[in-house]
Amino acid sequence: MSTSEIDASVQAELNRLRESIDNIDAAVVHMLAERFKATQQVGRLKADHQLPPADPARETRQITRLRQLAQSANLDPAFAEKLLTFIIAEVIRHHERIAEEAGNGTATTGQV
Ligand SMILES: O=C(O)C(=O)C[C@]1(C(=O)O)C=C[C@@H](O)C=C1
Repeated sequence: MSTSEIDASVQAELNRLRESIDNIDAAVVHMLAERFKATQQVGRLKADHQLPPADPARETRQITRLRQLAQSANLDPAFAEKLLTFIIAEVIRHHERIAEEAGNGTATTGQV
């Protein structure tokens, strides 16, 4: 069935839902941009004070909290954890780059 064959009321419902999805996607982009603005500042703070880019204990707390939030929001906790882990991995890459540019590339966990 081509798009032109879809019943007008179905098409209207699809358009309405897609508008909502587009708004949510825009909000996600803006929220992520704000999060990365904050983490860039954390990266500079850490580089300035020779702190390691990653903080595994903090990540464990974040994952526990996000999984609980996901559960109460009827979102798959495994998906929430995967998403957070993906975002944090990117943040750690940014932190490492900032540390390198500051001339103090450090080990990811700070462990020796
Ligand atoms: O809280 C920090 O120390 C951060 O660097 C931020 C952040 C995050 O993106 O939430 C990133 C890396 C750390 O391993 C933990 C958390």
